[in-house]
Amino acid sequence: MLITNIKGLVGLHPKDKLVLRGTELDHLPVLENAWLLIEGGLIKDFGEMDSIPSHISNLPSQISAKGRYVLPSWCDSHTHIVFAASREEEFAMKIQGKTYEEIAAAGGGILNSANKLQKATEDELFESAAVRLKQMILQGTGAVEIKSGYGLTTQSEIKMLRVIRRLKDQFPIPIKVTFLAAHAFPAEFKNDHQGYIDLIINEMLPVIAAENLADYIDVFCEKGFFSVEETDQILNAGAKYGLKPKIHANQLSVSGAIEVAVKNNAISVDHLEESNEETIETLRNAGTIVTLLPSCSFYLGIPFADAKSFIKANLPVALATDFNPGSTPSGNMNFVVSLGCIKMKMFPEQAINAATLNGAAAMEISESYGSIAVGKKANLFITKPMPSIAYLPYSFGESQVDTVILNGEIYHG
Ligand SMILES: N=CN[C@@H](CCC(=O)O)C(=O)O
Ligand SMILES: [Zn+2]
Repeated sequence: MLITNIKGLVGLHPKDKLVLRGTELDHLPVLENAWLLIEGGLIKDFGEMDSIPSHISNLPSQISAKGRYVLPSWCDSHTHIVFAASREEEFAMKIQGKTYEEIAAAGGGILNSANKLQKATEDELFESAAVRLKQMILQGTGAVEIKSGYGLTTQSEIKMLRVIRRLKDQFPIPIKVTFLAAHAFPAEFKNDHQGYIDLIINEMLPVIAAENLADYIDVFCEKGFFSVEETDQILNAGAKYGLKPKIHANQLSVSGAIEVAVKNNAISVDHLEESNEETIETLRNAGTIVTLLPSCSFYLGIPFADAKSFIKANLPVALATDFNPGSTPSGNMNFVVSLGCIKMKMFPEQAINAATLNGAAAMEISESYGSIAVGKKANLFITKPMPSIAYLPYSFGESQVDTVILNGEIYHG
């Protein structure tokens, strides 16, 4: 496949650039008036139209992208897209002013989703998650991480992970899997935290390892959920099976989650709506990626993470959706990128880098995804005609994604 007359070929980072820290995020390399050649699902070559070699310009299978940009697919490194039912009954409670914690305490929240998921079949869960994933791909997402965490029993956590495995087998994009049984304490363990942690460690983890069902381990380390000590215990146990941590940290309070995550060599710390100087100091010399989820802040009405301070401190910032039925019922990365700019004051270049190469880095796939470089996977999208690249986040709420290409082939859904 040859794409010609591209107004701007975006995200041309060198192939060995695997993550962007601090001011590196400011630079989004773009080649104007370009062509791009794809072969065998990989990016084969690119260049300027003015100097396109004749043996390439004569190739039969061509798409003209006149007036349009080509970007690497969004890499959404934090989602919970396997769930049994939406939770719009909590929507009115939110509008009345109830907080996330109050809704959870009233029987809503994660336990509400767990109740519903426990009753759903694997097929039902697969069907509904597949519809969500297809929609996300059509909005430009070309790599995704998916968490368990609405099972909260051995049987249902494994059921969720098997659903994710089926998605992995049937969709043409890379999917990373995160085990999140430590999402909330089931009601029957409300006063026996260690009992549930023992279940995770002694019963769930061995099955997950034996069936190779997960890449990462996650804990919702937060007041009212899992304490720092409980998190440490679970991460240690996960490490014995080779599961690296990706942590829900500092969503509702500064909790010590960052410190325990860094201590356990977390790949990423996610959320950070609440942070302080210490948070930044702890992260400064760690390799941990800071994954921010602005559509969660938007939906819950909680503070937006301080992206600018993280970037100023030379940290690698990624953007992801957090698609889930409770705090973020949306998997639209275009909206995330807009919010990154509008609410977190990231420049379009920073937000696009954070949603592509750094998202890929937060899933440890940035050697093959997240930028346009010879030899990388041809997962990308062609925009509608746009006056500039900044128009993409500027025109919030409207998808500029026109044609999705995965492994070098047009994806129709
Ligand atoms: N905070 C924990 N987990 C999800 C919300 C889960 C839910 O409310 O169902 C999040 O990332 O926001
Ligand atoms: Zn989440």
